[in-house]
Order: sequence, then C-alpha cells, then structure tokens
Amino acid sequence: MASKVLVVGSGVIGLRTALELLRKNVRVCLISPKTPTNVSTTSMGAGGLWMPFHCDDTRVDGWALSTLDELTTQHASSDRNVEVVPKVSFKRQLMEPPTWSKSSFLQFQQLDVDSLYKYASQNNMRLPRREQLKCRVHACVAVSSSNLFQDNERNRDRGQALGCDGVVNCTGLGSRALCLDEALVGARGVLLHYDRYNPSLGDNCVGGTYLVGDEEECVRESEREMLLRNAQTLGIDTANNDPVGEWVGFRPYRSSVRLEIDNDLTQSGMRVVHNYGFGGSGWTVMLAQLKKQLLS
Ligand SMILES: Cc1cc2nc3c(=O)[nH]c(=O)nc-3n(C[C@H](O)[C@H](O)[C@H](O)COP(=O)(O)OP(=O)(O)OC[C@H]3O[C@@H](n4cnc5c(N)ncnc54)[C@H](O)[C@@H]3O)c2cc1C
Repeated sequence: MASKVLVVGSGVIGLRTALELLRKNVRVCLISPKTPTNVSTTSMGAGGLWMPFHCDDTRVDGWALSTLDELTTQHASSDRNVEVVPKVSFKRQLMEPPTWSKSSFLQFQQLDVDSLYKYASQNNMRLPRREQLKCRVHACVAVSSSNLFQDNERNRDRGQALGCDGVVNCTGLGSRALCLDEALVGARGVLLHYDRYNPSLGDNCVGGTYLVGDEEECVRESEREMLLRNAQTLGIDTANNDPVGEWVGFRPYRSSVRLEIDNDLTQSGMRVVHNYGFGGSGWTVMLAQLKKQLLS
C-alpha cells in the first residue's frame, strides 16, 4: 500500500477516492484547479441523485446498488447527509422497470401523464448532501498531459517532490486532454433550478437533458421551453415563478469506465490509477467505484 497518494481532481470521484484512501491511513494530496464546492464543476452542478443513468458499463449497476445499500443504511441511522427527495422521470416510451426498481426503499412506480411525454416514472431517490464533500484542497492547480502523464521522468520527479508514491487520476472529462483519451466524450445536460440556487442544499431542479457530443455551453431557447413545460407538469407555476438559475454541464461519458492501473506509467516508477468516465452516474456509484485491489 502506498503511503502518500496524489489524487488529481476534486469532483465526487476524486473526493470519494481521497476519503477511501484516508480511511486506509494513506496520506493524500489532492490537487484541482477548482475547489470542490465550485458550482461550475460537473459534480457540484449536477442533480446529485441516485440513479444509474447513461452509463453503458455493465459494472455500473452493481456499483450503484452497493452505493444504494450504504446510503439506505446511512439514512436509516438518521444520517442527515442523505435525503429522500421525490424524482419524476418523463419518458416518451413506456420503460421496462430497471433492476433497481425492486428496491422497496425507492418505491418505483410508473405513472400515466397526460402531457407532452406519455409516461413518467416516480421513485424516491436520495441526495447525498454535498456539504459532506467539502474538504481542503491541497493546491489549486491544473495538470497537463505533458507535466503529469506523458513525461515519465518529470512525472516521477514531481511525485517524489510531493512525497507521493502513487497517483489516482480523477479528472473526469479533463482526461480527454490529459490522457488524450478519444473514447471520452461530453454528454451535455441542462438544468433549471427553482426556489434556491444553492447546490449544497436540496433545491428543486428540472432537467438533466442528454446530448452526447454537444459542446454548446449556453442554454438554448428550445431547451428552456421544454424544461419549463416539464416544470409545469410537475406543478410548478412557471408563469409566476422564474427559475432562479440555469446550468449546463458535461457528463464524462465513456462506453466503459476507465478504472485501471496504467501499466506503462507504473513501469516508469510511479503507480498511476485512472478513475474516470462515469457518464451520468458519478454520484450514483460514488461509494463503490474504486475497486478494492486498486486501493491495495
Ligand atoms: C445535467 C447533469 C445532471 C447530472 N445529474 C446526476 C445525478 O443526478 N446523479 C448522478 O449520479 N450523476 C449525475 N450527473 C453526472 C455526474 O455529475 C458525473 O458523473 C460526475 O460529476 C463525474 O464526477 P467526476 O469527479 O468524475 O468529474 P468532475 O466532477 O468533472 O470532476 C473532475 C475534477 O477534475 C479536475 N480536473 C479536470 N482536469 C484537470 C487537470 N488537467 N488537472 C487537475 N484537475 C483537473 C476538475 O477541476 C474537477 O475538480 C449529472 C451530470 C449532468 C451534466
């Protein structure tokens, strides 16, 4: 087991990785260009709900269910970090009940909706409050492929200068440039926030549109209109209640999550583990994604 590890990235995946390592008495140095509570990061802006979503990796359902088990236990012990909030999903087609719908806690049910969308499903999701992820970031720096992952000599020197003997790469979509990973694409999503635009508290949000490969950073009028219609269906009086915020984010989508030891870099003397590509499910799998052997 490494004695001090450099975790790169302070989204939900980087923070959970850091926490797991700390629990194993490993010292952690966390670096990121943005603080964990910065709402412009994907993890902070996202809905933060438990639901496997647009992640094709077959391992995701298992990770999601074990995360759900742990959240259920935390909720039963009145852990205030886990909330149960209603969530309604609108579908154009009747959906097959997913495997996780059998969980009695989630109370999954299909609803008939007489609106733009023919079907909706409802269940009780849990939102881990994001205050729990506030932590001290060691240094606010961005690393680039040339200074961390490609120049092995400098990589080793840099790691040794920080006193680290391992690196976990949790840079989400940043890995596209960092690792020149062309399999990683942004899946754009738009959210409208009602009541309070305070992502550390459970606000009402509508959205989570999904468009793979769309890099547009502004909300389009057509999207806003569609989300407002959904908000109306949910009973929000949109005529007298403007959204207090809107947000565009990019899910780090990859057909399979990259969770592996980088053998090439590790041979050069610095053990590097990649941990990214969780698409629309980063929060959902957060308690289970890091394989035990990767932590050994
Ligand atoms: C609209 C929308 C709604 C969503 N809703 C949900 C939901 O309800 N439930 C759910 O489970 N998931 C949801 N997601 C998906 C979820 O947000 C992502 O799966 C998750 O945030 C990915 O976390 P991450 O830590 O891998 O990446 P990120 O949160 O993007 O974190 C990456 C970190 O790496 C840092 N970084 C990047 N490049 C570098 C670099 N070169 N050097 C140093 N640091 C770097 C960044 O600053 C950041 O700190 C949603 C996403 C969107 C867009």
